Amino acid sequence: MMHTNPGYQPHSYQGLLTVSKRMQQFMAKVEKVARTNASVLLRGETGTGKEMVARYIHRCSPRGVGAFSAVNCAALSGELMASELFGHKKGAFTGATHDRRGLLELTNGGSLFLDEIAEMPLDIQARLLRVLQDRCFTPLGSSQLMTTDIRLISATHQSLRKRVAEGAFREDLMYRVRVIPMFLPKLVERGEDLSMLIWHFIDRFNAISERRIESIDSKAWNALMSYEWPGNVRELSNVIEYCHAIGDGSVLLFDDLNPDLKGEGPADEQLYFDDENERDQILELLRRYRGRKLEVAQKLGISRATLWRKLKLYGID
Ligand SMILES: Nc1ncnc2c1ncn2[C@@H]1O[C@H](COP(=O)(O)OP(=O)(O)OP(=O)(O)O)[C@@H](O)[C@H]1O
Repeated sequence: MMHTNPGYQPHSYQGLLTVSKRMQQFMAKVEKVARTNASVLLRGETGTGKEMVARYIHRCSPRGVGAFSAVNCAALSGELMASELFGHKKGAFTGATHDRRGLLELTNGGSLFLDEIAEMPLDIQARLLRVLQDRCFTPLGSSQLMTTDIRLISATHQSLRKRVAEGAFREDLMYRVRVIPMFLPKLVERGEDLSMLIWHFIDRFNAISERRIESIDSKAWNALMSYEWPGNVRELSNVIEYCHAIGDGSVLLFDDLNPDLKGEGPADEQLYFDDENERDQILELLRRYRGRKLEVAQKLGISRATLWRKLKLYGID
């Protein structure tokens, strides 16, 4: 049996598509919360759309005309993150050759999105707490007290309470950032969203390539339907892009699917790390861990900051 596009008419929340009741209820709550000024903490697995929701909250809020800035706390070293958020004076640290305005200043009147907030270093947590309590901060290397009015939207895939118990997250900050906690359901918990998004991404890749997929054979369909989707919507988009590129003709076949979907994921072979294939190894691990840099760094036995530098070095986005 072949599966064809039943012609879904999804709701679109500025590009966040869904046909699921549960998601529509979630988004109704999001719209309500957006009208307030409260700090929101978005919980959800990687690729569930936390950043999209954060942008949507901003756009629907009274601050929607103001700036929206996003910082990934897992991707920056402590010093870079501090300088990104608070700004710095020329000479504040080695490499600070110019004054730089921080996002707290640039986002004044807007919303600041802190992704992977559970990974924020403790010293920056202390500074952020002050911003949330007193609305003021001092740029690195400066003695000038600045004020700012930002709305905080944060996201995490791990429990902040657990991070507090581990001594890695300040309890006082936890209460400030998760005034309104919101849990984004996993892709597999969104009913027909999986099928709808499969066709959505097929249409998208049909539109930009020579190949036009019009149907999916039942073996491939069953594999798509029974997979867990740990990387959620991002992984789905990648998988469809992969099969679109790898196969031919108007039918998506089981053979076109990538190894994860076919249940033949790569063996956990011993890793060795040398300069020549370093870039390829990093790319492969990013794919295997679905972009979770912390796990990639752990696998390679290097720090997150080192991994970040290597990504920059090799031009990996
Ligand atoms: N419901 C949706 N409809 C269409 N595209 C979506 C939807 N949800 C997510 N996406 C797409 O999937 C990708 C991942 O979304 P996003 O970056 O918002 O996820 P995230 O939860 O913030 O991920 P991470 O935790 O890894 O940072 C993006 O390219 C986004 O456009």
